[in-house]
Amino acid sequence: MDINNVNFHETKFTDQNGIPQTTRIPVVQDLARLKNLPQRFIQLSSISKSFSHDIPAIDIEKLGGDPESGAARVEELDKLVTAAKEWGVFFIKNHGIDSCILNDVKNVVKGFFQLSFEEKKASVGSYKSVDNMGYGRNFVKSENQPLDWIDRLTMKAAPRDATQGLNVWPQNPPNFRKVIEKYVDAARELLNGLLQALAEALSLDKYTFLQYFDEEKSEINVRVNYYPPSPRPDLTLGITPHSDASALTLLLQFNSSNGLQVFKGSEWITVKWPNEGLLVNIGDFIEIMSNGRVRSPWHRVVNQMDLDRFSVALFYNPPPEKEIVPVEENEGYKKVNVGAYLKHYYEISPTSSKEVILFAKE
Ligand SMILES: O=C(O)CCC(=O)C(=O)O
Ligand SMILES: [Fe+2]
Repeated sequence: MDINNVNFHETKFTDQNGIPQTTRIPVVQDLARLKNLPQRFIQLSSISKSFSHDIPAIDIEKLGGDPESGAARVEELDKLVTAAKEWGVFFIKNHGIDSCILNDVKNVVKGFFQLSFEEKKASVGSYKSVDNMGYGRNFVKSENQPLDWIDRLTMKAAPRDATQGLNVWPQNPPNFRKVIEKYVDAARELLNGLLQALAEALSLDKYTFLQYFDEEKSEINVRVNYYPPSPRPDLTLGITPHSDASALTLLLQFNSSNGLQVFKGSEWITVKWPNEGLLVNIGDFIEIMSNGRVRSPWHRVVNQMDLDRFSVALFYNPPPEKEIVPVEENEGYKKVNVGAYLKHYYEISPTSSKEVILFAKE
């Protein structure tokens, strides 16, 4: 394969003058077979070496309401609040999501990316207007921005009827949707518990965060990220720095453990990912709801030379029509509409610093 016969994603974006544009972005999975890195994927600054670090792991079983577990629960809540404040990300153990479900997720994701480009295109439908969804690319705003070394697939998994009339779930592997929906159901229960625990850990009423969620209308977007091996990991990024436009994000990764980095203090820290670990990432909406008591971390993904990596991110959000009212305190966040915030996020991303959240401050 050479550069002349790689496949392309057609990506629509609105340029600085508000004019709709379409650009063609090479499928990274195809480029990974080439020796040379195309110019469009070179980041402006080279990717410096970073330190790896263990990230705290929270035992979900200990957060349960068992009266016997009094002291152990208090201790775990303490760990949770420290992890949330210091890192904004934490691993979870004893989370109760069956390893069969996680294995099925891995299998359907790999199965999808093993299809040829034509099969993938034929397998996935498309969303009418939302260009951050479907099989393709995120955060494309111009012909000359550096591109991320990634192929991704994004679906709206909740509410269940969100995609009614739009055939956007992959038809292949045939059990893709069923498997992901099962995972999403289990994840929702887990995340609801964590939203309560996190509020308690911050000495807030336990429904402070959960009150905005709704079984029927809350949204869960699923983004499947595939990072093929990069010919120059020192020059490419899998995902450009960002914070997540979610309340909480649940992350599963497989094939290789390195990739995610969190900006802490003044450095990029590589997250040491334990086997089978699930990671929770605080999103912008919790930062706003908590009035800055906890913050959404600035994070990015680096590539590797000989290894590919997959991750599955579940973005858990209140219904778009909800108004979020920050708890009283002094950080100066104001009431914000979830849908308006998301629209702003996708309009201005990518940004070079954490500026989307200023939308909830102005
Ligand atoms: O692949 C990862 O570890 C992180 C992915 C991520 O940050 C995202 O999908 O928002
Ligand atoms: Fe993210």
